[in-house]
Amino acid sequence: MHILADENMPYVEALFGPHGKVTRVAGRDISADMLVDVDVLLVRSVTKVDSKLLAKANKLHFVGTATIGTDHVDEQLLAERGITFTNAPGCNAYAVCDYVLSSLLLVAERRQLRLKGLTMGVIGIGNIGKRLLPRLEALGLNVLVCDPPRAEAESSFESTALASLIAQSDIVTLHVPLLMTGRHKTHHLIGAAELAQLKPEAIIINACRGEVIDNQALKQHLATHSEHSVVLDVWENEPQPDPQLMALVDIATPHIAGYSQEGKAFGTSIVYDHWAALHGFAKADVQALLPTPELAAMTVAGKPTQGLLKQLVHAVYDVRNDDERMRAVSQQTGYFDRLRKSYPLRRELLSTQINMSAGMPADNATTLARLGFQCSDL
Ligand SMILES: NC(=O)C1=CN([C@@H]2O[C@H](COP(=O)(O)OP(=O)(O)OC[C@H]3O[C@@H](n4cnc5c(N)ncnc54)[C@H](O)[C@@H]3O)[C@@H](O)[C@H]2O)C=CC1
Ligand SMILES: O=C(O)C(=O)[C@H](O)COP(=O)(O)O
Repeated sequence: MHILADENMPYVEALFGPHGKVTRVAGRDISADMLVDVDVLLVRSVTKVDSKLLAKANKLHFVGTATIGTDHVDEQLLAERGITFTNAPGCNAYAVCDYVLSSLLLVAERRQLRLKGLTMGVIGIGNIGKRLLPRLEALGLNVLVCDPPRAEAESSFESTALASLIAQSDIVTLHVPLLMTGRHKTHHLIGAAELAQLKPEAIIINACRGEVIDNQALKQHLATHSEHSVVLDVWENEPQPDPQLMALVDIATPHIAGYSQEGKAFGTSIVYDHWAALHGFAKADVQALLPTPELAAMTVAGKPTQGLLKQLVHAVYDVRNDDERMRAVSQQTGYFDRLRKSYPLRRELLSTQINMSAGMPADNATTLARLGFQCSDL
């Protein structure tokens, strides 16, 4: 069995290694010639899996992407050729929640904003969106949701219309797949018209796909609306984002919102479990693969004010470091992929246990647990 895997997927040797020969390649360099004798192809978001790539892949029976996003994969082609395909739903949902929380708390600090009582609109209530809701409520935000496909599928799900959500929200965050066509198309979901409807001083966060916001329209908008704060993890034309747009946004990161150790490990293990089930092998034990977190526990004394919550979140993950690293090297050729390849080890809030000091009200533990920490008092 020959398994070809993106070099940025951890634990492939540990999981797939016992079943065959593993070859590693940079995701953007995987080519048709490399797939001639390959049985299993394991990719991340940067490899376009299409008819050109699969032109000589006559032995290929399985393609797995260690991502939730599938916009880089021609799933219809794989089905037509009888090649089993899976993505990794939910693998990095907690990591993206941590990214959104850290960004929100950082922008609020810089702008001296009290988040409690503000309204936050979440667009896309899937693996990430649904986990984000209790976290935002723990910060005292009122939450509006927009997910028309879910509203169609579930009669009890109430979706606010996009225009109405934008007009009412102090903060808007995007968690939709990139869909180029169809009734629920998300390509340029946010364009000049939507930007014009934002509340004065609104904050907008995009950690889904760059193409969901029209980047040229955003650049033009920000040139005359510097009162808006923008957080971008994803960009049109990756790995070469527009430097002028980067200069205008408040937080800029190189598509790493999902890059926790857990997120990457689950990406590989979910794909492995799918493949293993086809062959009757046991599931992966991800917790056994993950090292002990550096910050396994923290003790908290005091009320969970916005300041304390920011301190706790940033003790585990502080987006400021990713923003600074990106801006420091953004003049260099190839910096975007280099930052992603050499990304520092990062754990999720869920990997840190909070111990409440004696006499703390139970409500405090509930707030911290809703934010995503493990809490000893619950
Ligand atoms: N920056 C990063 O590192 C990461 C980016 N992503 C991106 O975020 C996206 C969302 O991730 P998950 O929540 O895990 O995916 P998911 O597939 O679980 O959820 C997506 C949700 O968006 C909804 N949706 C689809 N079209 C919509 C529309 N037109 N308007 C509103 N809602 C719509 C779907 O009904 C679904 O509930 C992924 O597709 C991926 O592109 C995901 C993980 C990491
Ligand atoms: O899961 C997704 O979808 C993502 O966007 C990934 O976190 C992105 O990681 P790469 O596949 O680009 O390494």
